[in-house]
Amino acid sequence: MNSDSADKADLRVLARDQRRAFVATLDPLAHRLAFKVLPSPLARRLADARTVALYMGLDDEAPAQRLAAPLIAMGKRVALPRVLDRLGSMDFLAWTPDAPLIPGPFRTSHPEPGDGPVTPDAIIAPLVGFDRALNRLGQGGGYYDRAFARFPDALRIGLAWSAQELDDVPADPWDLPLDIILTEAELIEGPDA
Ligand SMILES: Nc1nc2c(c(=O)[nH]1)N(C=O)[C@@H](CNc1ccc(C(=O)N[C@@H](CCC(=O)O)C(=O)O)cc1)CN2
Ligand SMILES: Nc1ncnc2c1ncn2[C@@H]1O[C@H](COP(=O)(O)OP(=O)(O)OP(=O)(O)O)[C@@H](O)[C@H]1O
Repeated sequence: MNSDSADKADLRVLARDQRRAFVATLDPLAHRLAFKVLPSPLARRLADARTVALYMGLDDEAPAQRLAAPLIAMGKRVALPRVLDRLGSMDFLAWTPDAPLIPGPFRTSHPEPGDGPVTPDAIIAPLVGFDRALNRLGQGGGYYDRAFARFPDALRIGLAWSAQELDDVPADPWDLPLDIILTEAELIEGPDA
């Protein structure tokens, strides 16, 4: 346990509450249209990416799977994470929206292994909370921290509802900040954009 892990646990409760309240009161049409289009500044940042990892949104998470269609239309290969164990390991498998998904741990689902794991050039990550400095608060399993460490050249993109913003997310030594955060309302980019 790290010194601020209690802070992180409290912040997860807060951010999940804010997310639940926001999604519950969101206009159904606004929900249906959110995250279906790739904003052009983000499309530009993805120009050189061949493989982009998405995730299947669970519950109130921002539905990243909706970006599969615009990404494929741009000629990208889309991938989804496969949880390999309950200790924090995952890899990425290529996927198209018409391909079946296999149930995995933690209610996740992943594609059939096909030709095996792929290397993502950009990772679109789920998050519980974020701050303006592009710090990411995840579920606490360290899955994405490890994936970011394993693929250090991959562009790190967080997807969230705007209500998941927190004043300050404490960063542990292993936490790598995001490069970009996309919400239903705005695109937040780091200093070296
Ligand atoms: N949609 C989605 N896919 C994802 C993640 C995610 O956050 N969202 N992950 C991000 O890392 C990885 C899977 N890790 C996860 C870790 C914990 C829980 C979760 O719901 N944990 C519950 C306890 C579940 C249990 O112990 O059985 C919890 O924290 O309340 C979900 C996914 C990879 N795939
Ligand atoms: N690169 C890494 N290698 C090994 N362990 C790591 C690495 N990064 C993080 N961890 C471990 O993962 C655990 C969870 O970290 P943290 O609370 O930051 O998770 P998170 O980013 O919120 O979760 P997730 O990425 O699953 O959504 C920590 O106990 C940490 O020791």
